[in-house]
Amino acid sequence: MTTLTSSPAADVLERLFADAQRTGAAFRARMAETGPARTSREFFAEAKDAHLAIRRPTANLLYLLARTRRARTIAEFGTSFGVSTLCLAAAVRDNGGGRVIGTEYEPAKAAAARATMAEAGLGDLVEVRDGDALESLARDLDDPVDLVFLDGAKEMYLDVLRLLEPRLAPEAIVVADNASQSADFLAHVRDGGDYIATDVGNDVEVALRVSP
Ligand SMILES: C[S@@+](CC[C@H](N)C(=O)[O-])C[C@H]1O[C@@H](n2cnc3c(N)ncnc32)[C@H](O)[C@@H]1O
Repeated sequence: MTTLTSSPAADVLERLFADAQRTGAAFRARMAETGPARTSREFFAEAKDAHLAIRRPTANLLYLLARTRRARTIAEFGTSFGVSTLCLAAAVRDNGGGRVIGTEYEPAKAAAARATMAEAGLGDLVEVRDGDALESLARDLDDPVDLVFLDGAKEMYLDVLRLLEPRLAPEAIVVADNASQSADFLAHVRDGGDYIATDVGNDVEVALRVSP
């Protein structure tokens, strides 16, 4: 058994996926009435009650990549209510411990994610930082980062990765959801020579940092 597939984390994850489906449907119905948001900041403000969570295959992918990499320190851009955070923290638990640093600029989501991680038995491993990730990830990253997960505002993926690059451990893994929405990030990891990267399906890009 793993932390991801046993109680309490597995039960909490099931509930989060059910909540994500319900809140996603309500959000899409509201957006159909009001029209698309103009900026991503407006979009995420409108989505303050919606999980916008990763899919199940991506949840499993995050867990297995973090396990395979034996990740101890993970930085996450875009925590929401914590589906991805839970999967990453479960992997860190099964790797022997460490820290998952989440980031979320909707304060109610950040607070809910903290409570959920505690309920899942993972609260001791997770720190969810309030505010803009470009500020909250610019400080207090003492240990090298083994894995980065990008799932916040798509136009910021490259800026967040560049911010973290000086802190990356050798052979760090970078995972990006909805990667096709971030052309400059894709060009950086595919063509820059510092990563080996590939699309693994479901619009998820996985990159291995190969430069020192
Ligand atoms: C797609 S959702 C994340 C879903 C989450 N990874 C999961 O699996 O449940 C994106 C989240 O990123 C947050 N976000 C977007 N841009 C951000 C930023 N610049 N700094 C911090 N949080 C941000 C949004 O408020 C939103 O909750």
